Amino acid sequence: MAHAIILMNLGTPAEPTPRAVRQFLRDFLSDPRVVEIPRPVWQLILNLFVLPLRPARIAPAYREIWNRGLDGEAVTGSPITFYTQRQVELLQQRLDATAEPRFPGEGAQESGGQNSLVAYAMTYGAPSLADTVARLQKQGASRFVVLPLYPQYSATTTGAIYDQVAKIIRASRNVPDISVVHDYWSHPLYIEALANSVREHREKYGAAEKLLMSFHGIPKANIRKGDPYYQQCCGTAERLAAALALPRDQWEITFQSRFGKAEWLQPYTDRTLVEWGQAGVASVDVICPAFSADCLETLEEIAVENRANFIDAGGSEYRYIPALNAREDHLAAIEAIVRERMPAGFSQ
Ligand SMILES: C=CC1=C(C)c2cc3[nH]c(cc4nc(cc5[nH]c(cc1n2)c(C)c5CCC(=O)O)C(CCC(=O)O)=C4C)c(C)c3C=C
Ligand SMILES: [Fe+2]
Ligand SMILES: [Fe+2]
Repeated sequence: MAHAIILMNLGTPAEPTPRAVRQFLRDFLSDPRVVEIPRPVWQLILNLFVLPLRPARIAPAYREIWNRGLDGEAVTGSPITFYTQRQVELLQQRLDATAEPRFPGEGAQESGGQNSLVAYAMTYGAPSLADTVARLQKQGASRFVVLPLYPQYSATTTGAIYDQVAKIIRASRNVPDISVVHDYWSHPLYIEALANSVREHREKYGAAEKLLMSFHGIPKANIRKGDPYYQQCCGTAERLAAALALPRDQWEITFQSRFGKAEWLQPYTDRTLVEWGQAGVASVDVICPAFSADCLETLEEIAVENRANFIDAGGSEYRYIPALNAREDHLAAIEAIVRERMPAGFSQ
């Protein structure tokens, strides 16, 4: 066993309770990569306002999505963890299927051949990257590919993962061989998987008047300071529209999940949907290309809250296109991205 692949996502509370949400938010929102307000000021705001108030407000939303998938799909626990675990299982199967057996006629598993180990870790909450790397090392892994499941790089997400890798490296005498995927927004198989998901959705339900591509937002100031996220989101949207041959007036890019008082990337998803409903747009399909797994921000904020924004403003048909989750074409993209990081001639 030599190579290990670690799929990473943001994380989620251990339970949909205010206590567990508080614990998760403390970990997440204390990271200086996520909130760049000077530490003493932010610690005061976090401890006086955010952590005492937000968990009670957000826990019911987590309860709504817990154990629930779209279209009656059997999901257990928090959807982001459920789908990440499915991605691990399916990637493991794909890599095992092509692992080279040690002796002719033997499967890689039976022969103890050089097949890769796939695991996942969460930036916040459990399992942590440090624990996952230590566990895989005990199992014999010496080379690691870390794939942050964020197609578009942002310092707030992928940057935070690089920090955690750096911390592991600093604490090691024999530094592990770790490769981190920076971004994959322009990978043709990722764009193809997104386009397939839109096409299949349209075959099932018909095409809406507009396709709204809603990305998780970040503060606008981060872009001015050099974060390439906005550019990569726009690039993703343009490539997806081109793959679908959509005329420019049939799609729009927006940003969701605003947090705090600062200005975030615009146009905002919620405002756009209200404006469209008021302007007489009757039907909308919404896709969230920055989310590789369905989670609170898609299943609640997009599929429930923003549906209400659009319908209450006068719209009539609103359909959310699920994240790529455990789709075969998504796993094909993930496999290709990971393989590009595995040295040629190295048996997995
Ligand atoms: C405080 C600022 C935040 C930044 C910057 C931010 C960037 C960012 N986040 C994601 C992906 C996800 N975020 C999720 C939840 C979530 N995000 C924030 C705040 C920021 N995100 C909060 C406070 C929360 C928790 C919920 C809430 O209290 O509103 C999730 C879902 C996790 C789950 O449990 O389902 C994801 C995924 C990206 C991609 C991103 C920047 C590009
Ligand atoms: Fe977020
Ligand atoms: Fe949200």
